[in-house]
Amino acid sequence: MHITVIGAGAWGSTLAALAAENDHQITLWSRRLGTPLLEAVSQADVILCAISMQGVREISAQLAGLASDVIILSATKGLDLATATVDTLPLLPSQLWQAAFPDNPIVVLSGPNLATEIQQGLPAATVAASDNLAAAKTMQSIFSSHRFRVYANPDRIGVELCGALKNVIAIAVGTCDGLNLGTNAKSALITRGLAEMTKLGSLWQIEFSTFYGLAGLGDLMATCSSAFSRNYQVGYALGQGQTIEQILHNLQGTAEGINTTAVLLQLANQQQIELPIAQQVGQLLNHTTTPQLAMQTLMERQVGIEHSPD
Ligand SMILES: NC(=O)C1=CN([C@@H]2O[C@H](COP(=O)(O)OP(=O)(O)OC[C@H]3O[C@@H](n4cnc5c(N)ncnc54)[C@H](OP(=O)(O)O)[C@@H]3O)[C@@H](O)[C@H]2O)C=CC1
Ligand SMILES: O=C(CO)COP(=O)(O)O
Repeated sequence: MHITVIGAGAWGSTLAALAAENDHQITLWSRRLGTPLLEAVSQADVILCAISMQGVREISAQLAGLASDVIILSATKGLDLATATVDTLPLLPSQLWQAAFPDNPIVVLSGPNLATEIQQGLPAATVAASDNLAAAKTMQSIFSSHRFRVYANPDRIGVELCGALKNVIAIAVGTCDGLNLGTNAKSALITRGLAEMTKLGSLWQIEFSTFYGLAGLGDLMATCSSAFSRNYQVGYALGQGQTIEQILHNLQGTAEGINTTAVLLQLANQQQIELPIAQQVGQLLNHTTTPQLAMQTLMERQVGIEHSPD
């Protein structure tokens, strides 16, 4: 098949290499390369978008006239700030694609997939999620190999939401590690982070099982435990006392959790819900707390019942 990969960053290049290993034809497009976007997609059977969240709306609007059988595969992990209004939930990247191309099959690729490890040839598994199961299975066959195992899943929105939310928790966990607070604290934060993710998921009416799958718990574990994760790196450096400006100056690549935190704070405000971890991460990023105080605030919240919805 002919696959046009939009975005030649860490993830786009890695996915392009996986498909090329399976003998698919690849066109890699990046805004830096100068090829017109419409020319790059003219032969595509599949358009794989692996750019940062901030570019998805603009790029999807630039594409036009796609045949309705072209499969759009979204690999971005984020939420759209512009669409978080009082009455609507923020849109996910695949929903921006669906709005631009209502007749095309849309698939989301998400899972514990640190690009650096996959580039090193290490094994990984992921999820191709779509309400169009045939399209998800096509993605399975394009990307699966002895070192990359792709599961199909019908819960596109749930899988995609997990990928966006875990980045915020990874910033918090990185901060905890940067402060050297130990394994017990880290485990508690990951577990309560998963609870916060599922609480948010109820707004989208996401099945619990998705949160305990590869795109949920799996990706949360990967992102919260690897120094390759940019979101973890941001948190770790905050915990070590750096400012967000210093961190972003040195960071290689995109840490989507920063933007996603801003979306979640807006959502918490609109929906009048408490998101203890995201709110502390937001304050850290906005310079209104310190790492030590953020962790202390989480520890000193009123004690409650473990599986209560609050
Ligand atoms: N790296 C990883 O391990 C994984 C990343 N992801 C997700 O994939 C997405 C991309 O991440 P990653 O590749 O690592 O990030 P990088 O920072 O390495 O690359 C980002 C890419 O997005 C492009 N881009 C950013 N803004 C725009 C825009 N407005 N218009 C067009 N292109 C734009 C960049 O283009 P340019 O180079 O011109 O700036 C670049 O190609 C993120 O949502 C991330 O969460 C998902 C799974 C794994
Ligand atoms: O999504 C990822 C791993 O699955 C990559 O995480 P980072 O964006 O934090 O590097």
